Amino acid sequence: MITCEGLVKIYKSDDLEVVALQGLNLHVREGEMMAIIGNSGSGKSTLLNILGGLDRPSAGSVSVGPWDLLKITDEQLVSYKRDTVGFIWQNNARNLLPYLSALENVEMPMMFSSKLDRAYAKQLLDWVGLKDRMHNKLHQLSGGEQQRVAIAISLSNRPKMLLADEPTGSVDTRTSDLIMDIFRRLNRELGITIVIVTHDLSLANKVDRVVAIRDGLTSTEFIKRNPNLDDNFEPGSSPQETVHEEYVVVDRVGRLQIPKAYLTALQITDKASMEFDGERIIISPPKSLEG
Ligand SMILES: Nc1ncnc2c1ncn2[C@@H]1O[C@H](COP(=O)(O)OP(=O)(O)OP(=O)(O)O)[C@@H](O)[C@H]1O
Repeated sequence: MITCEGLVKIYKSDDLEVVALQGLNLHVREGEMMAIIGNSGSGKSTLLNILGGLDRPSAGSVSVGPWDLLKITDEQLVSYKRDTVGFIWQNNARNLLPYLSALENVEMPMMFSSKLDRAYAKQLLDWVGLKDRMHNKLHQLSGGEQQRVAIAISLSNRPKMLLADEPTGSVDTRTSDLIMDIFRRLNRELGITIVIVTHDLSLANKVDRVVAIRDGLTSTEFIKRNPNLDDNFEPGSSPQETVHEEYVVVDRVGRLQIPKAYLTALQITDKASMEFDGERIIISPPKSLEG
């Protein structure tokens, strides 16, 4: 569904240039529910804004389904945003209208695109667990409930892909769990591809795959493995917890990122020795620095 190869985004302001993405690679399968994790400033929101058609990439390639987001015209971008993507922000509720009901808020974007469908708007609010509150004015709902209204709105155009930037950033753990459960249901039942950007590692258990971004590049991946599905798991024995296996991302030309902590521990600065023993690749400080 999503393919980014060597994606670059440079922000230019006056005489300053910030390279927010510096050749990022990412592949997301259709129907996948995954998270992008990274420290502040690593480029997560930049990536999400490009995928959502809110920002233009500088170079590289990026496509979502049939759309090439580097070559897309402004006119096509409007229909891409309307038909393909749903967007959820941390403080989405700020964009909602407090004196309209939850239902009217969901219907509003439908009216803008001349596709008002009250039955579907009600169904969406039912999906996010707000069936009994749909006629309440927005200001009568809690922050977590308002965030669920925002999720319903993001689905009003029946998107194929949902992009969520820190969707659980300003809610408590219970509401966060509830929101992640809603995402999982939407993913399973409607087959929507979901990409969540967060710095909250605890969300990792709720998605199939986590990709870590460091300095504008994908660095490592955590893939969920259910030990209960392993060949040697005996039915009847107590179920084990889901675990994530961590992999370092190797790009098409063989580059990988070595964590800063490892480099510091080994005092590797600008070069390292690399040996291949037939099974493993061993990276160590340059021989002349040892001893
Ligand atoms: N509009 C902009 N103009 C200039 N620089 C920008 C702009 N937007 C982002 N940046 C810079 O690009 C880099 C990546 O920012 P980005 O917002 O994508 O990071 P992030 O991982 O989402 O961080 P956070 O978790 O704090 O939101 C940062 O150095 C940021 O200062």
